[in-house]
Amino acid sequence: MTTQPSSQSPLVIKLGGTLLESDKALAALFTTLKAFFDDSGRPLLLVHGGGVLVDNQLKAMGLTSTKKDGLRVTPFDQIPVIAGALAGTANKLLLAQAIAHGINSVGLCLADGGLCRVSQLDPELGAVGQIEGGDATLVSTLLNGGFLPVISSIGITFDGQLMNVNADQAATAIAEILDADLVMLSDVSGILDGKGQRIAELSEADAIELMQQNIIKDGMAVKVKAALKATKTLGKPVAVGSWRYPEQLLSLLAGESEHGTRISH
Ligand SMILES: Nc1ncnc2c1ncn2[C@@H]1O[C@H](COP(=O)(O)OP(=O)(O)O)[C@@H](O)[C@H]1O
Ligand SMILES: CC(=O)N[C@@H](CCC(=O)OP(=O)(O)O)C(=O)O
Repeated sequence: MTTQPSSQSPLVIKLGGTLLESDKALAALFTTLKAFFDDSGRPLLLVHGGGVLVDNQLKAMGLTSTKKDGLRVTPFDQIPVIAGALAGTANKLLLAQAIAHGINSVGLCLADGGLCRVSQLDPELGAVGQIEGGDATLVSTLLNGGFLPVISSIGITFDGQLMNVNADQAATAIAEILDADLVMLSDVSGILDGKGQRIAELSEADAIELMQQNIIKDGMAVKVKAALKATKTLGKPVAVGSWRYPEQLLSLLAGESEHGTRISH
């Protein structure tokens, strides 16, 4: 792990899906991340979801939850529980993995150091936030110090309201704030076409068509829309792949195209 400022652009890795439910998958992923971190010397950040942990926690409390266009409707009285699952349990499970694999990391949420400015997205969704820009100072300082920031998608508005932000939108916004490369790891091998085959390269026009045909839908449509926006701001593709196959991860992280889906505009 380097403690010198790196001349390489940072890499944001978004972690989501059912990963957080599997200690085995987490251990395999962090073994790979540690090797990548040490070998590449690249400044790395993890941005994570944990929707599955939120589902489990709400269910255990006898609460129900719905999604609208892939985003969780978040009643204001549920945000303490949701923040607990995402900024608490999910964030600290990942920090624990990082520590167990010898990676010096810092757990954050979107509000720490003013990283992301968040406002309410849509009154119908309740305490759901959208990111309107931010400040890279704290995270850049951590990266220059050789730390791995592990960032949950809980934000706080300027007047102090906790907000639930979709983690794909959080990851793309953070990549934009840092001018970083972005790899989004999910449960699937990539974005799939109407026959269930992995799409290696996805253009904006194809993405729009597949969303209109409801072949890219739900959480994947949220991911693709966020990624398309980021490809334009960043001027480089965004990769979507799986955390399931650590042996494929190194090539995905290195920007090679044999695995996952590369989204470009
Ligand atoms: N065309 C598609 N290709 C792959 N996955 C899709 C597609 N359309 C919908 N999905 C669904 O989107 C899910 C990934 O989105 P989501 O659950 O939000 O992921 P994450 O939790 O990793 O952000 C997949 O597990 C799959 O069920
Ligand atoms: C507003 C909104 O939808 N927030 C998400 C945040 C977590 C998330 O995005 O988790 P994954 O990346 O694991 O799907 C939610 O509550 O599920």
